[in-house]
Amino acid sequence: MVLAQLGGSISRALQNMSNSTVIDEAVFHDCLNEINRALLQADVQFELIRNMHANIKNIVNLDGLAAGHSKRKIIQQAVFDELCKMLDPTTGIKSSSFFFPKKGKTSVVMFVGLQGSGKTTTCTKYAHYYQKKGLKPGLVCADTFRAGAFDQLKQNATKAKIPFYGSYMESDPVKIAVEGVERFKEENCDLIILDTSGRHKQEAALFEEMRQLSEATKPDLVIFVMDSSIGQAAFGQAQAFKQSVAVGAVIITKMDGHAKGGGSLSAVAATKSHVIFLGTGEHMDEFEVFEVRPFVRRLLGMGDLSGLMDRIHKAVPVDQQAELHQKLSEGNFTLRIMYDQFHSLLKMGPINEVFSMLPGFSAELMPKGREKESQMKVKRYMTMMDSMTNEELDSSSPKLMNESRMMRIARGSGYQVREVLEMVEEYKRLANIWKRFKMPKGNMSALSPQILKQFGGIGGLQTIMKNVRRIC
Ligand SMILES: Nc1nc2c(ncn2[C@@H]2O[C@H](COP(=O)(O)OP(=O)(O)OP(=O)(O)O)[C@@H](O)[C@H]2O)c(=O)[nH]1
Repeated sequence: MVLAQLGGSISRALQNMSNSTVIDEAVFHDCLNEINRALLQADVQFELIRNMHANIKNIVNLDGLAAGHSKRKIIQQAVFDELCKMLDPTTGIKSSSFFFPKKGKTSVVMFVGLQGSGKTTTCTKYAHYYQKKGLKPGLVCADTFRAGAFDQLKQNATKAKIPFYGSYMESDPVKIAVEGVERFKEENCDLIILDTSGRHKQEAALFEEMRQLSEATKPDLVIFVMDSSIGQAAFGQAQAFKQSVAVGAVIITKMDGHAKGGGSLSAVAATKSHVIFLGTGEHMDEFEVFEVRPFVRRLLGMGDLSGLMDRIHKAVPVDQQAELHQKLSEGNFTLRIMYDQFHSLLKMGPINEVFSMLPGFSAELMPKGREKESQMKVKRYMTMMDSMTNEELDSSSPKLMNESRMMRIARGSGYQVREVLEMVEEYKRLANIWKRFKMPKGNMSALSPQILKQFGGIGGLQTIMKNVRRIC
């Protein structure tokens, strides 16, 4: 993920401060300077960094702190809050005042942005997201500027089974937009999405066209789509769009890329609007709801346990959770449990994203480009386990896995004996770890404080995950 390096640098700065025996003005000053440098390197606008620095200094008054106050915690909290504020200029405004499409009420949402920012792709992702929530969307292509935009949107819409409106012949985007909105209103669509041409801030005529489109269709929401790799130029561009149309929300795309990303995230301040989604790939489902606090927690390696729990609950069926818990409470970590765990892990989504939700892990620790390799390894182990007998899968005695059994598994799965041996060694290592952490009986509200304590707190959990990470 972009920004992983930024998150890593900020958490290191905070960690270095925490490691000092005394936190005085000099240590605090060094920590803030380190954070400033990290933000600058990530392309965050200088003025925003200066404001953030001043705000943190105002909040943290080391001299005025009574004895007993934890200076570390106060500084960490101030950095966290200011990062959230920087990434969400609407912090403090009630979310109930934001626009959300609703079922049974027709809304028009217009997408604007620079050429190639990912508008067309994002329109379909947005429509698909709400379609899954039970709304009836309709897509209108009001991009008459780029040849191919019509076909691209039509193709995406057809794939997602979303009604589509556009024209090869008509060159007036305002006419197409008005007709499309009318058509979908007649068809009782809940969410009418307008895709517009990409434009650059220097293109006055295209900006005028965008204003006319907005006036003619009166959208309930204008979404500004921004490419995360745009860097420092993002601020000026975002400002130009905000001055021309009433931008109400932002979607940042290509967060899966290698760009620094700080420029686009901080440019959100120029729109005075909040980020609602992140695009994390070219495919329809590579689209995440953006929530600033969990995002910053993940960025700083503080974890996002609620997000992780959501994924676990989605991936492991509720009826299987109780059985798994029962087995773990008896200290029986079998190969079948390992198989089921791998199966759930693969269903949870990209491994690096799952790790970034764990406290102490930042996306930086799972380097980009290794996820596929990790996933392949897990799949390889699962294929080998598919060639095992029930007796082998359900035994918690590693001694059962003798040479002749391993040779049979290798033949059956098409892998080498040494690869089967590697998988069995991995199992033994995991079984040893799990033996140390017998789960309490009763309700399996995973990672409750009680369970966390059994893991040896956050530190213990990190050790386990580090070991799991070695497999991945
Ligand atoms: N990796 C990645 N690629 C994306 C993402 N969103 C869009 N793209 C790709 O970015 C390229 C441009 O996307 P489009 O949707 O055509 O962009 P556009 O803003 O509609 O382009 P114009 O119509 O020319 O303004 C395409 O190749 C998309 O597949 C994303 O989140 N991640």
